[in-house]
Amino acid sequence: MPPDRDHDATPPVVTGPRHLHNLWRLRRYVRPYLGQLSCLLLAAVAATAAGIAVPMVVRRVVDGPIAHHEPGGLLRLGALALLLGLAEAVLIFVRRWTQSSAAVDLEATIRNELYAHLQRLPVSFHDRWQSGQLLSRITTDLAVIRRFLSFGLIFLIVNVATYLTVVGLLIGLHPLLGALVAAGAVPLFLISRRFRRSYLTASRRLQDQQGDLATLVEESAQGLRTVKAFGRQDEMADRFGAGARALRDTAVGRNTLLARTSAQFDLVPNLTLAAVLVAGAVAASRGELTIGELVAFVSLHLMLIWPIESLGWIIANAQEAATAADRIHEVLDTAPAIVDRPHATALHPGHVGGALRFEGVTFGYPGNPEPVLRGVDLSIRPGETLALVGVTGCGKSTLLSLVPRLNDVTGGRITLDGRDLRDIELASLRRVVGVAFEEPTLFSMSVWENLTLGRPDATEEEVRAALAVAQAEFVYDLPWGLDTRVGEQGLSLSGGQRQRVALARAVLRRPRVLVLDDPLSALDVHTEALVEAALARVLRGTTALLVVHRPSTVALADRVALLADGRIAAVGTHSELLATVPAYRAALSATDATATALEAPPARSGTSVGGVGTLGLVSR
Ligand SMILES: Nc1ncnc2c1ncn2[C@@H]1O[C@H](COP(=O)(O)OP(=O)(O)OP(=O)(O)O)[C@@H](O)[C@H]1O
Repeated sequence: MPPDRDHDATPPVVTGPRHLHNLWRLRRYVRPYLGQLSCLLLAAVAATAAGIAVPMVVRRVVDGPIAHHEPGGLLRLGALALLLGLAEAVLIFVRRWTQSSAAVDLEATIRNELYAHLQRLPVSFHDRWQSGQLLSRITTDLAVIRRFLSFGLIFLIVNVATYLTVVGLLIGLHPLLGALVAAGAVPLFLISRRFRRSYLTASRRLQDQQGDLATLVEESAQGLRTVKAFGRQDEMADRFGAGARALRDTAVGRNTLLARTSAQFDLVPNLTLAAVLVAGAVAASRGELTIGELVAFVSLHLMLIWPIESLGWIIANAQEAATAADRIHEVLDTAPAIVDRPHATALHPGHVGGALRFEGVTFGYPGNPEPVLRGVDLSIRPGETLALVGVTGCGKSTLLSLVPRLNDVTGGRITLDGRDLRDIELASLRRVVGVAFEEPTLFSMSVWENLTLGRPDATEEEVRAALAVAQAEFVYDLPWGLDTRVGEQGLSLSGGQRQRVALARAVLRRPRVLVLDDPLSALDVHTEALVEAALARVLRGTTALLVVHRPSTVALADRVALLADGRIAAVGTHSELLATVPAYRAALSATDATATALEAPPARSGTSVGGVGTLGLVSR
């Protein structure tokens, strides 16, 4: 549970215009909504203009009908003020209505693209990144960006336009007093500059800590059984408490910063208002301003208070959005490492012979100086079943992962019917390679959906046959049969049941090449024998590469390869290697039980199930 793994992947906080670069890059998502956004901006600006016009009407009312006692003029101007008020209300409605649909659509578009990109990224990326960090990016960060595009950015533009218009009108009414109000921009600029820097650091920390906490919750939910079994609830609660406290402290610090700065922002227009009231009264008494102009001046000045007060919130929102854009681009900028080569062509399942060849294959995990595989040479004939044996951690699963290109070789090559796997279109390669892992992943969907993941068009008969091969007919006895929803990660099933469903899923694809990573390890010996017998019958002619630990299973393969020190140390039949390669014996006889099993023929080897003995795989 390394809490800081993600931080290795995140660059340090950048301030200044470069920091806004990633936010600016999001403009390509905004483009389709430019019409809507322009309409929304126009409505916002027009509503503000209508609001600004009201004090100017008031000025005319005071200096005209009121000063000259003309009730007729009062009615006309009153009606105009009413119209302006109505127009403002309608425009605000249009703005809100447009902004909600555009922003939500835009958020959905970015979210879909981010998700699709995550799917394209290689397994090694997901090994490195905490899932909570990805989760917080795809949920919280995108919501922050939506808020900015629909509120922050619009108000930033509207408020700046309001500020400039009002200050221009104030200067027009009384240049000196107007200049006094305009001078308030200097402290505002200084306060906002300082605020931007400190808020940025706090908001990045907060967003990262949210990701860390999400990871912690996800890990403890997934590992709940282990946590409970080891009685570590208190320790986990302490870890969560520490993370939550750190998050709270950062949030409080960030909010205090915002509150302090907002108070400073508030102070500026209120101080200038006090100065304007005093100086305005003096100017009016000297006849430099009419009463109507003074009323208009003060009313207009009051209109500046909200744009200035909201400045703190808008800057905060922009900083959070910029941070969110950074975090999102950290993912989007990661290029999918496993992609089609420029001239890759598709495989047609009907034309695949199934000759699989490893030629001088080397592989090392990113960031690991020592390669796991150091020149693997291995050839599997079409339709042959080859078992891979080796001590734990020697790289068997790693080697298997190279066949469906979950990882790519770092040296050498793997060929299928003589074609480098990298010259085959990835999607078509994965259609002909069936995979079942030792730790099967089932999704929180129905059994049927899990089974047909790779074959959505499978018929009921095909599903039934695949379930029979994997001895997984138990699914028909689940409360709702194949419609039963398995819990998250399939945890409502036993380990052996999950393995069998995953095997049925792999078989259902009718793969030309089958890669099985010890997929029967959780089965009892009897069920394993039944599965192997059925597998042998159904998959005759399929090239199979199996990682196996049980000697009984090894004996069923056509040939066996011993993986040691990152190379294939020996290849041959089980009995040949047993007789001539001590390392093979050692790899298999890790336990006394294994040794016993080796000496005596496996009890079930003579078992004939449905007319097909477990030796069916050998005899092919
Ligand atoms: N995602 C990964 N990132 C970095 N190193 C890894 C990763 N997966 C495996 N390794 C390392 O690669 C080596 C080979 O692991 P692998 O899982 O292939 O072994 P294995 O032979 O299948 O083991 P076992 O029999 O226990 O399943 C190990 O040293 C392991 O620590």
